Amino acid sequence: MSAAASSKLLSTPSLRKPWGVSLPPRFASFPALPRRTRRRSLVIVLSMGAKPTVLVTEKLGEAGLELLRGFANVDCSYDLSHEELCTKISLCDALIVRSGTKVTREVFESSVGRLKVVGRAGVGIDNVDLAAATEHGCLVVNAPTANTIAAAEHGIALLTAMARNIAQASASMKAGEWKRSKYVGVSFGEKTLAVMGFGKVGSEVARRAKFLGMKVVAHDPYAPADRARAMGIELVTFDEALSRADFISLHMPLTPATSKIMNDEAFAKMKKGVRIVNVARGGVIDEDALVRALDAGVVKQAALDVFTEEPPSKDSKLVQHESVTVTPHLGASTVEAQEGVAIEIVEAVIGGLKGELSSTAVNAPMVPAEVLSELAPFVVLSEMLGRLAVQLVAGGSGVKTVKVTYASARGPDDLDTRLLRAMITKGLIEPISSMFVNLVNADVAAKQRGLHITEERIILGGSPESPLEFIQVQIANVESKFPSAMSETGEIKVEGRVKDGLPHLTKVGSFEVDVSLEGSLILCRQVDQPGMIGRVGSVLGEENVNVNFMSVGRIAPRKQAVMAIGVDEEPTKAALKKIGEIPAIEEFVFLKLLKAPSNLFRLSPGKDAEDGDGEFAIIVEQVESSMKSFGKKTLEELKEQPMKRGRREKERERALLSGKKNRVEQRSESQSSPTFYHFKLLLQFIDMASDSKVSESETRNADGSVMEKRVETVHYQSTPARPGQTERRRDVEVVHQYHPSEADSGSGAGSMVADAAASMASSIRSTKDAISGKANESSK
Ligand SMILES: NC(=O)C1=CN([C@@H]2O[C@H](COP(=O)(O)OP(=O)(O)OC[C@H]3O[C@@H](n4cnc5c(N)ncnc54)[C@H](O)[C@@H]3O)[C@@H](O)[C@H]2O)C=CC1
Ligand SMILES: O=C(O)C(=O)COP(=O)(O)O
Repeated sequence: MSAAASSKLLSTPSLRKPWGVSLPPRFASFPALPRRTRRRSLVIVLSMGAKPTVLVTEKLGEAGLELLRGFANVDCSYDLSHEELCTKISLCDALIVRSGTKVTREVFESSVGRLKVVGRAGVGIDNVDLAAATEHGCLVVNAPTANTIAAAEHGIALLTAMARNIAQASASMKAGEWKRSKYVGVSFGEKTLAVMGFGKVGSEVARRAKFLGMKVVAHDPYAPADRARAMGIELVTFDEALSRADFISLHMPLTPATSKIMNDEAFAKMKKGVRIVNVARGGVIDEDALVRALDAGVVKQAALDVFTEEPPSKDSKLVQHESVTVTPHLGASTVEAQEGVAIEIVEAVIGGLKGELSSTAVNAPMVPAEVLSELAPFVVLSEMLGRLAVQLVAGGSGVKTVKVTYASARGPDDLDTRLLRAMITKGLIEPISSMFVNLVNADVAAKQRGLHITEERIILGGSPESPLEFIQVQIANVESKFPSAMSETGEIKVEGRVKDGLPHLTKVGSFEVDVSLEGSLILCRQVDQPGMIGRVGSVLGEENVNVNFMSVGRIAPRKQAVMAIGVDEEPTKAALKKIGEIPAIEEFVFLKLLKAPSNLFRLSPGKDAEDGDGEFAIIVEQVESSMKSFGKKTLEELKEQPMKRGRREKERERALLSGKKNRVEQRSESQSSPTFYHFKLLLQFIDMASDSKVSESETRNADGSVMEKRVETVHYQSTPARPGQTERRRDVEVVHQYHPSEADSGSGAGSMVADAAASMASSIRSTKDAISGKANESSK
């Protein structure tokens, strides 16, 4: 197996850039979040060996296409009909469009869940049905900045061309005429320009118009007055802008509120002889009303780059009007802007496919990298709590009223709960439905299922080192399979905290417990008495089920107690029955958490689109260069290399060991230079890969067909934060899991289950061999 091919399978959330945190490029494939490396699980997510497919339906700059080809199979199919687009889309993971492609609800429906990202290579997203995208969990990103200058320059070009009749005079001269008096223009000096929409393009137009000697006013209900003031531009009302302007330039987006905002009524408020430029969207003008205003002389001239229908009909009165200058939507069409837009959109689409949160996401919250990095363990905790809570409901489907409480010592504005709420929603919905929930569609998914989630903040005293102290999820108006999970007030209640970087369940009903949320969980209620741990433990031991954590929460000695047992493997039904039959156990429940905690931003249920190429190469390169720089011949020698630690590393290590880290340290860690710390992570990875074992298992339906297939790696992880210490841990993770709903979704995923699982198992094995082989080779 080639290095490149094997590398695709090394796509672990912890080994690539999780949460969009930026690492130095050399370490792009190393963990950004190994703060608590001890017991941190490494999850390998299958990429099914395939590159994602990206459909590009309109001309895109070559530099962007080149970048895209390095990551995906790129299908450039221009001039597709709507039907052709709907047919093709079911084979595509992402779609890149400009303004000419209508991405309608039908397109999302036709994609049958495969389309994960729509990239709009430009600003206006009025051609994308955002509501449909959101409902389908499809991320929409745009390229909001790269064509600003081009659009502003085109606005100014139209303004000046219009004022001096350039287009008309040029056409006349080419027709053999020489008419100097017919094309007398107007000057800008002392004239007032009203910029409608004082955003990126509008303000650049305003800046340029001032240099032309114009007085500039602007109307924008949402623009900050101080920004306008700083530019010496007066912000005025809509009516005032219309009544004062000699020239009007339109720069607002097309939305239901701005549709046909320039209508008969608006034209009636304008000065007679006003001149209008539109490089925004045709739809902001009522085009019939404009023709009337032109014919009546209210509007003296218009210069239009955009039209309600594009292209407009050949006999459009507006296009043919002698006083109108037209261009075919050329605002963004400069060489520079198109290269910039292409790169901007391709980067956003690749990020989206990798599951990173893009800063240009249109239908998902933008969360700064350092906030994401800090919230990451709470994001996992949130999903786990949602999963636990819903599995405690008897029947499961009647969940309607959920209350989430976030307790924090930080100020109320210092916590973005959208991510956490989305993950709790995911945890609540996914175990009991075939829906796939992500950050994009979480709120919509909750609404569709009639799930009402309320959020409450508790502000605690004390030091706000951590963003959150605990998260509590309560489900009201339901019964529980495990009645002890009910609070005094009659809701199912689970509470969790992050300890040592890992999610812990700390309360069930009114019982305090403390169990790390890894693997799965058995909750038992019994009368507190000696020997209970041993009895349950031995049933599990006989079944070869590894207990990873255990805690007992009791009201008082020898009274009621709840025992929480974390298990790596799922016990058989017989083992669970045996536990239930232990006389002192009064109630118990088995809760499945095994599905690897998902990357919230992963946009697809079953697979992660991955860069892949390069991760393996980077690891090998790191091994090679480290050997060289330390003058070592073998991997073993390299591992023994005593590391000199600087003050920063020592501090970081201390923080790691004490489990304490402040935000500044966490931030600096994610941006830190290649040091001792990274090197140790590299060694840790090699250890993990070379010790890992792979096992496959499957669950079958009654008819013998595969219902669920899993591949698990068991690996040993040393503790790089404690040099010289040999303690090793065993971690088990399900690395891939199919749900029956996917298998019979008809999308072809089901038929790939067996192949995918087998290919991953063999790839992990060969990757392991390849790493040690390559490292040893390089030492020769
Ligand atoms: N002709 C072309 O090739 C291009 C056209 N455009 C169009 O220009 C528009 C503006 O682009 P940017 O400046 O980059 O966007 P932007 O988002 O930076 O600015 C739009 C501004 O319009 C304001 N606005 C919203 N509703 C308004 C209303 N009712 N009245 C007045 N202002 C309102 C917003 O507050 C915002 O400040 C885009 O939406 C797009 O449709 C953009 C680039 C190229
Ligand atoms: O960015 C915008 O909003 C534009 O209107 C540019 O459109 P285009 O990409 O040139 O079709």
